[in-house]
Amino acid sequence: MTDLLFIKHAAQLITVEGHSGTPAKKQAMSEITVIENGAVLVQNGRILDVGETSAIEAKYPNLIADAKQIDATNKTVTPGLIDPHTHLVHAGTREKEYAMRLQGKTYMDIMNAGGGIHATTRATQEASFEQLYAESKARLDKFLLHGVTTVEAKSGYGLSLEHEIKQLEVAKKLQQDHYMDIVSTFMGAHAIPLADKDNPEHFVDQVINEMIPEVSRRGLATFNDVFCERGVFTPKQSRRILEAGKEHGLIPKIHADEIEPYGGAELAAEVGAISADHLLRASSHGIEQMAVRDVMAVLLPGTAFFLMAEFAEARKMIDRGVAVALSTDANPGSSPTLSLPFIMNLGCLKMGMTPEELLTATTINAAHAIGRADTIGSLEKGKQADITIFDVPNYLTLSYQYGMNHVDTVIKKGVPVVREKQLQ
Ligand SMILES: N=CN[C@@H](CCC(=O)O)C(=O)O
Ligand SMILES: [Zn+2]
Repeated sequence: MTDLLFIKHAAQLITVEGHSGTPAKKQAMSEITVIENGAVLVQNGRILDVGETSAIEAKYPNLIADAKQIDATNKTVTPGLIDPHTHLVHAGTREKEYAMRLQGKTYMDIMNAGGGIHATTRATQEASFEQLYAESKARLDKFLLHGVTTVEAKSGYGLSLEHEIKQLEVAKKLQQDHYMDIVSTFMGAHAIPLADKDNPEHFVDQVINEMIPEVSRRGLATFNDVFCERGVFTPKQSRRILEAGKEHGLIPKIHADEIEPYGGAELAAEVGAISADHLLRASSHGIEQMAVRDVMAVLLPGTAFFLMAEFAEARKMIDRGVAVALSTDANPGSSPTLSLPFIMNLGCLKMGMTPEELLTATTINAAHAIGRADTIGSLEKGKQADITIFDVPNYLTLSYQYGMNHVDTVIKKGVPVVREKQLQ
C-alpha cells in the first residue's frame, strides 16, 4: 500500500532546485525557483513530482485521488529548513551570565573565570543520560515547530571521553526516536578543561589519542570540530586535532575567527574543512582561501546579535565566491535560540543578504554543509519529502514580518508532523 500526500495550490512553492551537486555560490545563491500555484506529490516519503498544481493533477489523476491532501492556498512552501550548526545536547541555561554581559563583562572574561562553556560542562557532566535526553528532545520539538527538519548536533560539553560519548549517545538515541534527522559532530576540542589549564597539550593529546579513535570506532560522529580561538585552541593545536580526525574518517569543521582574527579561515582551507563557522573576524586572505578551496561559510548571526558583536561579512564572502549557509548556533551561552527563521531575519537586516540568498543558505547550502545535499535541501524528484509550509503568501514576507513564527505545517519524510503550529 503506497503512502501518498498531495500539497496543492501553494501561492509560492520554492524548490531551490539545481544545486544538489555543488553548493550555490555568488549569483546562483539567488536562483531559488518560484512556482506559483505550486504542488508537490509525495509517495512513500519521497518526492514523486513538483510543478504547477494543474500540471501535476493532469499527470497523476489516479494517485492524487488516493492521496491525503493539504491545501496550501495563500501559503508558501519550501524545503524543510536545515540547521547545520547546533550545540543541541547540553544541560541547563546561563541567563545569569547574560545579565553579567549586560553589565559589561565579555564572553571570554566569563569563560576565563571558569564560567561560560565550563559552566555548561559541569552541568552536562552531572546530568544523567535521561536528563540530557529530555532537555535535548524538548529543543528538537521547538526546532521542528520553527520549520527545521534536520539539525547538526555537536558534543563538546563533556570534555572527557565518558561524557563526550554520553552526549553523542543522546544524539544517537534522539535520531532513532524523534522525527528530526540529526547529524553528529564530535567537538571534544570545545574548551581546555579547567584541570588542564596549565598543560593544554595534555588535553590535546587526550582528544587525539583517546577520544577521536573511540568516537570513530563507535561510529558516533561524521564530523570533527574545534574551537580555534585565542585562549582556547591555537591554530597549531587545531590543525593537529583536525588532521587526527581525518585519519579516523571524521570530516573537519572549525569554529573560526569568532572573537578575533586568528587564522581560522586559512586553517579551514588548509585542512580541507567542509565548513568554517562563525567568521565574524575572518581576514580577507582567509575568505579568499576559503573560496579557492571550496570551504563553506556557516554564518551564525544570532551569535553576533546576542554577543553584541560585529556581524560576519556575508556580502563580501558571497561576492568573492564563498558558498554561505546560515545556522542558529543554538547553545546556552552565545546564542540561546531555536528559531532559524529569526536567524534568517538577521541575515537580511544585519548581514545584507537577500531574501533569496537566505532561503538557499538555510536549505541546499545548509545540506551541503553537513554532507546531505544528495537527499535533502531542495524539492526535487527523488529527494526525501522534508517540507515546510509557511502561513505567508510569498517568501518575501518571511523576512519582512520578522521575529515571528510563520510555520503552519512541517512534513518529515512525507508525514505531517506539525500541523497548524501543533506537534502531531
Ligand atoms: N564558540 C564556541 N562555542 C559556542 C558557544 C558555546 C557556549 O558558550 O556554551 C559557539 O559556537 O558560539
Ligand atoms: Zn558553535
